[in-house]
Amino acid sequence: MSLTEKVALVTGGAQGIGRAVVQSLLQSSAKVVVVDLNKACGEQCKAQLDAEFGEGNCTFIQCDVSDGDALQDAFQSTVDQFGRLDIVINNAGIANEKNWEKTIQVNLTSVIKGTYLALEHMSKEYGKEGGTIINVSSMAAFLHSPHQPVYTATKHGVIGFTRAMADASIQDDYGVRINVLCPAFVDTPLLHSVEDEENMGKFVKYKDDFKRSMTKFGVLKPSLIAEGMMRLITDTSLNGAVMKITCSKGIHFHTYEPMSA
Ligand SMILES: NC(=O)C1=CN([C@@H]2O[C@H](COP(=O)(O)OP(=O)(O)OC[C@H]3O[C@@H](n4cnc5c(N)ncnc54)[C@H](O)[C@@H]3O)[C@@H](O)[C@H]2O)C=CC1
Ligand SMILES: CCCCCC(=O)/C=C/C=C\C/C=C\C/C=C\CCCC(=O)O
Repeated sequence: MSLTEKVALVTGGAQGIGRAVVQSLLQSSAKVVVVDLNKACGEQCKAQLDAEFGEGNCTFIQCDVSDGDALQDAFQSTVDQFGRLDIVINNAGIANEKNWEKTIQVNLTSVIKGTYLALEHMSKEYGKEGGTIINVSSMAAFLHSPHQPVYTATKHGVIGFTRAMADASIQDDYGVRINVLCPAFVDTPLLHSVEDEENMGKFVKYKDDFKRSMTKFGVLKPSLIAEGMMRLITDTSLNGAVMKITCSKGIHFHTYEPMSA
């Protein structure tokens, strides 16, 4: 499906899962704004994407998503440059159990803020044309472990918030589909942070258990996560869906009892 004329904003798009999603969006002819904290990585990413897809299709904005004003400016710059916004991927995330307040800010508060900003620029409530939002959670929300309690809490929160907002979108006719994606382990730099006491704090003692878990369940490629993401973006029947991606079952959906959490 072509996304020609569509404009996407991807947080944490400079590397890992976000980077793979940006690549897929550009392959589908969307314009993409990469919002990321890491300036060097973001500039390198943009240079590579310009070389592959031509200049003018991709922009990099350095921004800490946990800085609400900076995130608001990034959304405004996107619309100023490309004239519209259609797709928002709230993907930026960290796994820092030592600075757990920061983990809540980046993984949950910024996803909420990013969703509200997306609605300001896309919802019919604000006189806009509609669009789609995908918030990135994790299989950690379903299979909690003692290795990352606050990370797990944020990923539970992302699912609850997204499902509630998806219902609100239907009830108040925002014209915006809001879905959530939950990958199992993916081969990105984030996985290596499990080795580091600066990230994991006292939970670093579980690093070998964590690695055994990766061996047991397998590690996915970022390209498969991008494939799932493109399905959430293009399948207009999906709203409030919770997509899971695992090695054993591939891309599939979590099902809930009616009215259940
Ligand atoms: N890698 C994995 O095994 C899994 C990752 N996830 C989730 O997928 C998302 C992406 O993770 P990965 O690509 O694996 O991580 P990554 O560490 O490879 O990439 C994350 C990107 O987010 C950026 N970022 C971090 N903090 C930021 C901030 N405050 N403001 C703006 N940008 C920021 C980083 O600079 C980086 O470019 C995260 O939400 C993560 O929790 C979910 C399940 C599994
Ligand atoms: C440094 C921490 C990085 C955390 C990244 C993350 O979110 C990983 C979470 C992955 C899953 C949670 C733990 C184990 C379960 C993994 C897969 C289960 C798949 C079950 C199956 O059907 O095969």
